[in-house]
Amino acid sequence: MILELDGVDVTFTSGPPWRRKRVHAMRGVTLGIADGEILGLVGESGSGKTTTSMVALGLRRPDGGTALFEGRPFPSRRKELAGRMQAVLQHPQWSLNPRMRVGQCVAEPLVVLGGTDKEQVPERVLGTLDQVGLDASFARRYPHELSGGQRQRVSIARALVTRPPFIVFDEAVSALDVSVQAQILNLIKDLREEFSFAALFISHDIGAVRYVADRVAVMRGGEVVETAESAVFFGTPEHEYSRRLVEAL
Ligand SMILES: Nc1ncnc2c1ncn2[C@@H]1O[C@H](COP(=O)(O)OP(=O)(O)OP(=O)(O)O)[C@@H](O)[C@H]1O
Repeated sequence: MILELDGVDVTFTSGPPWRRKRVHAMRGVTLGIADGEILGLVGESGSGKTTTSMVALGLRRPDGGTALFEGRPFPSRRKELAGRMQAVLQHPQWSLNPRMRVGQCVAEPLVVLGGTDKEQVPERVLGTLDQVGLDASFARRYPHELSGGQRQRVSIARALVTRPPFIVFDEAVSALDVSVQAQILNLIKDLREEFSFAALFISHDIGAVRYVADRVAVMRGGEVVETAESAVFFGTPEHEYSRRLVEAL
């Protein structure tokens, strides 16, 4: 297992001090992702998907339960995870520095990680751009000079460049046009074949999840209400709520 969440609770408090509100964003969430597996996580807005991704990335410590990455608790210094996990977010501009050329954006995680010969970095960057369907000329361009789909390809290249065994895709295709969504989903599938990374693929779009995920987990009100192999889930979902999701598809 690359990621194991066991009974994870996360609680947020919000509102002014005289009207504090506690929100249980995750309640007893138990999920596992095997090496090379894509787990799709679906659920309506506010069901706890993004909080789950934060825990999976080690950006938020559970208030209860345990979270293990590669069989070990998350290190207190996230830097120790450098190169081992990456995230692709809904809006590529969240992870792409507008003042950096595409080549630098993609090179950055590799440089931070260290261990790659300086002379080899450009070759690795161009190779990774090629793997996401962008030719070498893109390396010199700035993120704002690209289309939404191209920008998302750059984010994927940046996520992939250190060859991480685990990638979180959080609503990675949600902001794209439908035709571009299909291209990016195909790209994710192809890259997984090639590099066999494991992934947590979060989307409120159950059609997208059906297309890429090996297994599906459904969240509702901070809880996982069903987990099943995709083939089983999309054939005969067990939970009433899941059934409604699949019927809506
Ligand atoms: N930093 C925070 N402070 C207070 N409450 C929060 C915080 N982050 C999330 N929440 C609350 O936790 C619950 C779960 O939120 P989360 O963002 O994980 O859901 P989600 O399924 O990702 O929703 P969406 O698809 O809209 O992003 C929501 O009720 C949300 O309002």
